[in-house]
Amino acid sequence: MHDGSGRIAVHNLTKQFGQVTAVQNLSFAVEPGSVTGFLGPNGAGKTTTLRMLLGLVTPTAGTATINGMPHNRLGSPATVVGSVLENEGFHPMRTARNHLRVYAAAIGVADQRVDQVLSLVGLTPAADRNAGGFSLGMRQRLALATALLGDPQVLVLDEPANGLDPEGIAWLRTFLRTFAKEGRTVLVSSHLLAEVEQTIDNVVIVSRGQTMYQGRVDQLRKSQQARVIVRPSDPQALVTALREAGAVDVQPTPDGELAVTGTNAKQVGDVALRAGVAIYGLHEDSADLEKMFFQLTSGQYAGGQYSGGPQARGQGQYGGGQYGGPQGQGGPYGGQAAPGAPPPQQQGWGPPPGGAQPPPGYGQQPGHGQEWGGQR
Ligand SMILES: Nc1ncnc2c1ncn2[C@@H]1O[C@H](COP(=O)(O)OP(=O)(O)OP(=O)(O)O)[C@@H](O)[C@H]1O
Repeated sequence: MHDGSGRIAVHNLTKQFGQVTAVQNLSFAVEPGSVTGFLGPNGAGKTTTLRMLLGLVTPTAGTATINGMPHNRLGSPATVVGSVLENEGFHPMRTARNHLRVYAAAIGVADQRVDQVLSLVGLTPAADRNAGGFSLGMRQRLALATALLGDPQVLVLDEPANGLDPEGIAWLRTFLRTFAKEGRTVLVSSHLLAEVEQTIDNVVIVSRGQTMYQGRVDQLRKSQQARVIVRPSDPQALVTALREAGAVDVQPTPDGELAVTGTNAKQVGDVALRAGVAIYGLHEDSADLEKMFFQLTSGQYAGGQYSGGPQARGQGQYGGGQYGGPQGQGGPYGGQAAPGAPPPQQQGWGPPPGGAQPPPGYGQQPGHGQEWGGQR
């Protein structure tokens, strides 16, 4: 059956296209049994990385392996890894079934597997229709069915949610989670965190060809506790008063305000009043994951004011700095951050936010004749 674990390992991977550095010294690992999002804005180097992993582009330096081996050394690649890259082409006059039969023959898979994969992706009702008339959602399913022909241990999907309607995205989410629960590996790229947030367990965030964060999504989410932003007359006095009141995470913002995590505006206002510190502005800032993603990838922090090795590697931009306070443990977000990542947000006072909600259950496929949307 499958050799090895289905583990993906990318180590110091670099790709130079002439003057363009598409991928720069990228390292991350993807474990079996999980869905990992590979996230970054357009041009971050995602597709190039996936193409190197799939043996379609030769790295300038570094390695990208599955089961410890580069793609060209996998004995029977279709049984190890299936992939859906962008712009998969189908012969428009060929039926879905015939398309799959051609690919099945190419990799030495019996025709009965064709019916299995059609069923797995919910395309059985459309099996004898020409692919040229398929909606985008149906084409995505056909591409996925093709990737599944070899019953692979690993699935690599480049922007699979592109153009899918909400129903198609929900279906894909369930499918990928089911696949991963079987102990297989899923790596799925996207430039939109919101599109895959509910699907993925782990995330690798890249920007400008470099890893900005890798770790669990729920850790990233935990780091996103609501904050109170306060503009006091005397920041140091208020920091002291807040710490005496139990706040452990008080940080100055670039705008000269204080960000107090894990509390609410009333608590901060009351502390300030007791300390005799005037407040010129006070609001609650419910930072969300999308905002964090934007910060990690916007370039504002890469090489900018928050760049730099040891601080960004987990000791915190402000930890032990201007206002003291406890140091965060490990990476800023509980995962691993690379140089250039924004400052850490340490555990605040008050209850931590809830963990990630498990996605809905297994294998809901569209019924016969049911349309799954997507754009033609
Ligand atoms: N064959 C190529 N020749 C020259 N430059 C390339 C080539 N392929 C990619 N690039 C460049 O490498 C950089 C990374 O591109 P890549 O497609 O890997 O990014 P991406 O994160 O997948 O972006 P998108 O989401 O837009 O597909 C871009 O600047 C791109 O223009």
